Amino acid sequence: MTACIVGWAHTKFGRLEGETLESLIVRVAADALADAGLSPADIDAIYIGNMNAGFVRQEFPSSLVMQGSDLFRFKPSTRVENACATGSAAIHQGLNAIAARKARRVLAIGVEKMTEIAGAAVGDILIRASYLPEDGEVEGGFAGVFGRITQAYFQKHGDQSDALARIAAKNHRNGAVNPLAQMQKDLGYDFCRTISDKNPLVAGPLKRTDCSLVSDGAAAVVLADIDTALAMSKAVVFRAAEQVNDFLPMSKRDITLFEGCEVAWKKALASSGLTLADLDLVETHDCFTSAELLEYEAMGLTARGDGARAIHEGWTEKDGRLPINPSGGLKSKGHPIGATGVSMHVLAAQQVTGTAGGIQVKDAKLAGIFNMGGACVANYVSILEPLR
Ligand SMILES: CC(=O)CC(=O)SCCNC(=O)CCNC(=O)[C@H](O)C(C)(C)COP(=O)(O)OP(=O)(O)OC[C@H]1O[C@@H](n2cnc3c(N)ncnc32)[C@H](O)[C@@H]1OP(=O)(O)O
Repeated sequence: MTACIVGWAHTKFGRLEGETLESLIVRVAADALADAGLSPADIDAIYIGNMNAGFVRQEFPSSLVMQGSDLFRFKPSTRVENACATGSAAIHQGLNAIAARKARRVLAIGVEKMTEIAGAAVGDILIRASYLPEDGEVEGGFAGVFGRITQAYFQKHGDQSDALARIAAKNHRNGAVNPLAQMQKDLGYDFCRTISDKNPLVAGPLKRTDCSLVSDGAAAVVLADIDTALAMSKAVVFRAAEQVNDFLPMSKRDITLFEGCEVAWKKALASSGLTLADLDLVETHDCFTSAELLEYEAMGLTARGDGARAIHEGWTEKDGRLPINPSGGLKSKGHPIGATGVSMHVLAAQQVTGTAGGIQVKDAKLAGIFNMGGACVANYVSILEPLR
């Protein structure tokens, strides 16, 4: 790959009262540029990942960045959308612009403001944006879709509720020490395993603790070509950046296989000349705990049907053989749709530069990222390492 991340910024995720899309965009843009030691004038192109589709009444965010600095005026700025992989889509557009030599320095921002409307309305928007009615009516927003996927997996491989509770407990434990996380609370395995007033069933076998959060937040990265990056104080290089899209209707595929995820990982590992065992950590798309479980299998960590082994034997814990979601993941860090993919890249960049604070994985040098849109429809894998 020919591009690097040379600066980054990340707001805290959560219910951010008083913040708007504009204020979030302006803040992370300024912070990421300051982190890179650059001015808005140095930026050749801007990509803003924002799903929106009705969360707030602002569906044209591409030029909001100019509210922060007149120096952005007359720069090309484009909104990018690819469901829950919108953030990675923005980064990939930046990488493509650099690869095509249309830009040397790109600002890629991910942003979402979801908490202004009621939870049920959020679910309706997510379903409208990334699910086909021909797959049948589904109750409960995207949790309903993943409830169905989880049931299909349980029918094939037995009830894995215990593994799901352990994944939830792991990610909440990790998120408890992440100052950027929405829910900094170690909920514990017993709470996550038990159906209760505080942890009711949401859809199929999925309890509340199996679901990611509804969140506001933003993150940004400054991307640069290698020559530019070599002169900068810090640089994290893309060893791989792959995108794979699959059929939208789930009825056209075996949804328990997450084949788009599998192919994206295979392409990323092949293009980087690495194996999964070379990686020090992975930030993966745990929109639901069952998604993380299926991703263990699709990325090749375990055989098909054996994903539970990875969590039961502690492989994916922060001190395990492949720490997965040391940030707390979407589960406890939060999932402001458009910001999620960018957030994953920021946290992975922090890990490989040894600047991840309390969530730091010891001696991390190679980090993998998997960000997906829809039910494994848009699949993005990146692999990051320090440039030097
Ligand atoms: C679409 C794509 O392209 C692919 C994807 O990524 S799909 C994923 C998209 N995102 C989603 O679908 C969001 C899923 N999550 C939700 O809809 C909601 O969090 C939920 C339905 C699971 C819970 O919402 P709710 O029942 O309205 O809970 P709410 O009333 O807000 O909060 C009640 C309590 O539960 C907690 N809580 C809420 N959501 C929680 C969650 N996901 N996990 C753990 N605790 C949660 C709250 O902190 C609160 O705790 P206190 O009582 O201690 O204050």
